[in-house]
Amino acid sequence: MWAIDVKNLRKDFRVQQNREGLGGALRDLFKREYKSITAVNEISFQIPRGEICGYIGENGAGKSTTIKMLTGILVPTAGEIHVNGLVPYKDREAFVRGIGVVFGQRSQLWWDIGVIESFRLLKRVYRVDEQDFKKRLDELVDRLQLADILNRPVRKLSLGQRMRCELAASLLHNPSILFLDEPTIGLDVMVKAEIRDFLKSMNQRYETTILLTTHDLQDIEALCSRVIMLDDGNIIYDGGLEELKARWGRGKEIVLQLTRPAEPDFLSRLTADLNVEWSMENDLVAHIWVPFGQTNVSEVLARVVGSVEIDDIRIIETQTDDIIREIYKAGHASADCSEPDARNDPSGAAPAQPEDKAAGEKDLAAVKGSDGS
Ligand SMILES: Nc1ncnc2c1ncn2[C@@H]1O[C@H](COP(=O)(O)OP(=O)(O)OP(=O)(O)O)[C@@H](O)[C@H]1O
Repeated sequence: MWAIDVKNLRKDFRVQQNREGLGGALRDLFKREYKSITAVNEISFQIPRGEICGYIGENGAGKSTTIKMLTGILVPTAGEIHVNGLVPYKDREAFVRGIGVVFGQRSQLWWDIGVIESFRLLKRVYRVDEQDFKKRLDELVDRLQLADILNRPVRKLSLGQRMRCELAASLLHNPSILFLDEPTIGLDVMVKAEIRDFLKSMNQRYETTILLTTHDLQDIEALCSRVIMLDDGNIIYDGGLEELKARWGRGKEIVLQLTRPAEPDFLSRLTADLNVEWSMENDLVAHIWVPFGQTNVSEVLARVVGSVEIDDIRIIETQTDDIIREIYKAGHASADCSEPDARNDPSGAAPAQPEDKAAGEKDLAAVKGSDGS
């Protein structure tokens, strides 16, 4: 049984349309006009138990709407959802006992009472017995370092402290699935790192399945082996993070700090039979662009080292952020794109450099065309 099983899930919202100008406003008063927007458009995916899956997309892509349907807050317009084998909006009581939810922008704790009191109320909501509660609480207090803040009211906590308490609250009843909607939003780097470590350890220890929406790609890098990418209500990528990088990272750049100036022609002759491109930043700094999948960095270095005196070498890889930004822009990324050469410029011209945004877009457009979408 899948932890999360979604088939052809769709959510339409009916939104009021405002007509222009004063006349329009008056007409709106007497006869409202509505239009339907599709926030989630017939998506399907399955998540096995114990997986941490990143659910990403630009603002308005449909992430929160999906999470709300998966947690039973919204009823789908069409399609099927099973979470822990249950239909979220139907089997409410049994369902909520098996899931934990954290919305980074909203609190599930009572604002004016001590944190521990909120925990006790949640214990009754989820009907956790005293012994289990105590054991679980002790572990969460220890791992999230809550001992000093347990008696403080939530309104007096810092955002980082509150988020640690939210996580504890969502896990008190030992759910097997955790939904996290922007859990690290607004937190400083240290707290983000602590929360990522904590989530990782919970996943390893209890095989907790985690579905995580975030705009922070470092959350994804640190936690997720799989990403589902949404654009305008449609899934545009579902696959491994490494696969995404390998397929879409366009290559690596080697930066050489030379001891003495060297002639550009001499340098490019060293790698004449390799598909790389040289450029000079100045007399003493040379860049070599090594496109992905055709030449490897060690081959290039073997040609250069020994023929040129080098003070320093740096290797720059395309960042996941850059890759994902490019895919959002193109609105498409096929995980099983069958044409391995699709990343190359079909004209056979030099491959795009990472800084060369216009060329990058052209590259992605070529892939878009090549699999018939
Ligand atoms: N209750 C609602 N009524 C009408 N439209 C809605 C409602 N909730 C969401 N939408 C619309 O559905 C679309 C998807 O919104 P959703 O909040 O799911 O996006 P998101 O990917 O979570 O965005 P963000 O990253 O900004 O949170 C948007 O166009 C949004 O305006």
